[in-house]
Amino acid sequence: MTSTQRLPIVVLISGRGSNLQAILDQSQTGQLPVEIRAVISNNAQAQGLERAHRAGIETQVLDHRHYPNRETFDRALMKIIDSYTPKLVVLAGFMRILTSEFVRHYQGHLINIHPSLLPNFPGLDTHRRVLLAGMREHGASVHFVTDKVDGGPIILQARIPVYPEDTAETLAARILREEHRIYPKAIRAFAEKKIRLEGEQIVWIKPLEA
Ligand SMILES: Nc1nc2c(c(=O)[nH]1)N[C@@H](CN(C=O)c1ccc(C(=O)N[C@@H](CCC(=O)O)C(=O)O)cc1)CN2
Ligand SMILES: NCC(=O)N[C@@H]1O[C@H](COP(=O)([O-])[O-])[C@@H](O)[C@H]1O
Repeated sequence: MTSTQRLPIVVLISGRGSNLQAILDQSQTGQLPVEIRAVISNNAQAQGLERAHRAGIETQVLDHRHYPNRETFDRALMKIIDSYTPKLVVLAGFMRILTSEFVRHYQGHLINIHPSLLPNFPGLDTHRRVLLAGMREHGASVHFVTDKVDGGPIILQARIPVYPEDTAETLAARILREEHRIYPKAIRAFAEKKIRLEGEQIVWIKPLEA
């Protein structure tokens, strides 16, 4: 597969980077037609940075604590991202809420994976909240990023049962496996132009099975 056929992407992380690893792995085997131009983290200690280094991918660290406010951090982040001219920005465990200016700049080319069956359980600490709510099922969602945090149009979801013996840790482990399956699938759909965002609506060129 030539580089001209691969979708140029930048991946934003904050921590472990297991979703980054899933994308990396499928990119390296050719299953996922993307070219990861850079991995950018707001956390210098993010384990995902080591994953990128091992794969020979350029990394950048931009610590949000070094900026007076969210707006100046996001503008600095946009400047770095745009230097790589990606066609898609992939949030993979990126733990900062992004400003309207950032979202507008990348609207339709900015996606996220969230560990719940959106629109239920937006925000943080979803596994524990799902257990506390006594839910019988849980899941993960890939969505376009909009101003409404975790409220953007949903691209793909995966569902798992919640067992009586489940803990937040066992749920997190099973959800991560599903994330690693659906995130590359959703990115591939975007790369192959099977989906696009029009306003707040997702236009499917061909339905995707989860
Ligand atoms: N404008 C948007 N920004 C972000 C979205 C989005 O849909 N719209 N998705 C999130 C990802 N996310 C959950 O999937 C999420 C990440 C972080 C937070 C949050 O409350 N962050 C705090 C800091 C938390 C920390 O540093 O540990 C904050 O930014 O103040 C909520 C949801 C990514 N951004
Ligand atoms: N609200 C954002 C959020 O909670 N994202 C979640 O953080 C984890 C990152 O794991 P990873 O760094 O190993 O990909 C993933 O479970 C992802 O869904």
